[in-house]
Amino acid sequence: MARPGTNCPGRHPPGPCVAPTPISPACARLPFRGGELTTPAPDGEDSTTVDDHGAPPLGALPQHPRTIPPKGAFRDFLAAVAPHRLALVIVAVLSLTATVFGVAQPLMMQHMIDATGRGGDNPWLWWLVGVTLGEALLRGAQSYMLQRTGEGFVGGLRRSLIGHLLRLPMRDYAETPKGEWISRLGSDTGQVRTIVTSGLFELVSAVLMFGAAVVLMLSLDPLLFLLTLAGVIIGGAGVTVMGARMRRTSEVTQAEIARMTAAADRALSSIVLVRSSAATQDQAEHVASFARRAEASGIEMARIQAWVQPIMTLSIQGAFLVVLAVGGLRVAHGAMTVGELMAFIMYLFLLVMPITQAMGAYTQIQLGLASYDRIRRVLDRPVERSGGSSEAAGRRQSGAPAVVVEDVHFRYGEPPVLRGVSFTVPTGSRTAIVGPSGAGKSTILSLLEGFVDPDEGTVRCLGQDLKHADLEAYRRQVAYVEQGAPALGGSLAENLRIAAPDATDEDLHRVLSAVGLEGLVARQAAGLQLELGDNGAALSGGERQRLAWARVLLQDPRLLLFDEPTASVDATTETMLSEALDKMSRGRTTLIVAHRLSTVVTADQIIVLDAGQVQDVGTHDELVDRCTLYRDFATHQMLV
Ligand SMILES: Nc1ncnc2c1ncn2[C@@H]1O[C@H](COP(=O)(O)OP(=O)(O)OP(=O)(O)O)[C@@H](O)[C@H]1O
Repeated sequence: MARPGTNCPGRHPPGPCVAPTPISPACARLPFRGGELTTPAPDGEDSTTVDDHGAPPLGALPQHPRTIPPKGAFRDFLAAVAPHRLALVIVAVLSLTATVFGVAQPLMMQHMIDATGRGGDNPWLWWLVGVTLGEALLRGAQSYMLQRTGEGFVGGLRRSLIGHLLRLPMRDYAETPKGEWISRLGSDTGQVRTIVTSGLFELVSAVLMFGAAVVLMLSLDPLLFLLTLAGVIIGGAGVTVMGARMRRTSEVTQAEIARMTAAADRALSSIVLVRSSAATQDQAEHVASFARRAEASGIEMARIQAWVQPIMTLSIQGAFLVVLAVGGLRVAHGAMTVGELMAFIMYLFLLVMPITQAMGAYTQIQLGLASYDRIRRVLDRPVERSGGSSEAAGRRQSGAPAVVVEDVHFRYGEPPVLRGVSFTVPTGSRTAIVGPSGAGKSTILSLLEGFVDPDEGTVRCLGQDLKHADLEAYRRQVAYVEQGAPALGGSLAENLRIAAPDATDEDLHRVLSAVGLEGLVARQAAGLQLELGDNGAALSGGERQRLAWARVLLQDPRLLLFDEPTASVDATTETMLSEALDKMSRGRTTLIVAHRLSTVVTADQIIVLDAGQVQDVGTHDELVDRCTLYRDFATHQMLV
């Protein structure tokens, strides 16, 4: 994997093999680095990128999420929920019936009061009890159906998203901060869920409720209705003005919270770098600065709400008092009955409630649609190709090379990383690639794994052109041990079975002992269930590396790709691993990228790569004789 600033153009004189020159500090930084995240530094600042071995780079903070959905998002959303339309129709029927029951209650109340005044039988009381109960039950059923549908819809969305996120081309992971992908899966899907579970239906039922209340109030007493309307308009205008400010402030609060979370995530995931750089206080301040801004805009929100509350209360109370006073007079003059007045007052509250409900629902829908749009943009991204030809190696001519790289050119950006690289790896041989840092060695392994495609030229492995190969099937025959040998969070057994799900406990013990890790299992009560922590943090670098080797032993691959396989082990372990490698590579094709030449001096061939070009190919002895760059390496490592 890449190290910082090692692709400086013009760093080496062109031409044949020459000694490595020091790294230029002015080297350009590129936005994509294999398997690691880098984001452009803010203007005027230098960005930092470090390999998997060391501390990860502290990425720039993601932009705060848009809260306004683009045009067409609602249409797309409706198309996506279409498979759930039967459930939604049932919910709509339940909701409509519950609303009818709801708006019927004041009318029944009116009849009940008037009938009580007249004396005699009063069946309206029972009607009222029945309708109130009925509404409660219908609302319960509606809520259950809605939650169920929401969960079903979002569950499906999450499943597609997970499948998609894990199949994106490798470059995509480097271009976008991981937190971004994760927030699509977490907060965005949650936000989308609220469109289904509350937003849409609250809006619809608020509109229905409002419309019904208006019609019934008008039919009960048009004069009182006009007075009420005046109060509602005054209150509504105030709330609308304040609502716009609330929305803007809420966006700011959300943005600050998102920045705070991203900054905390960035600092926590680079905690070793932060602590060792004595930057804890700075980072804490940095995260706290977003928290302070979120707090300030939260307080601003409280200030606005402090205005909204009295406006709402005054307009509702005012309308209520006016209705009570004018209504009382009209009752006294016989223009309306007491029951009608009571019913009218109940409708007054039914009229106001939906206004606030609709405003909240509208905001929820907007936020949900913006989230849905972000999810859709991930789902629209092409994934790494699957399928293709899975030509079995059996179809290859016997004796054909396992790997043929022909005139490959590749670039992440500028400058190109590989320039006309060609080499072959005979089947069953052990080949090493050596060269200065940044020469393009790990990039070659990425090409051989099919993580990236060459811009020009061809890469044929195990008899297939990787551009057209079924990568999943191909990778089952290839073991790749990354630089730094990262481990998966989880147990030791899970880490081993990732490549061989059917391996028995005996198999696991066998490979662990082959790489000298049996002591680790024996020492721990948890045995194979030993938890390795985040990224295998509970293991030393050397143990992680040996674990990666144990995984390879389980996998039984035909092609072995190693990137710096002994970078973090001591001399004794290196000797032990070399023996294991000898056993492992017997009958298999092995390609090793190494800085430590002691690992590769016995290789059948060594490819010397410099500045993206093959400088020479030969055995250790041949290269010591004729390649200046290789001889310098060997001399520095006291191998000549
Ligand atoms: N994902 C990436 N995005 C952009 N540039 C990259 C990326 N990965 C590697 N590079 C650049 O490509 C060049 C070759 O990197 P590569 O990791 O292949 O070198 P290497 O020879 O393996 O180096 P090392 O020995 O330090 O691991 C480097 O200049 C590096 O900065």
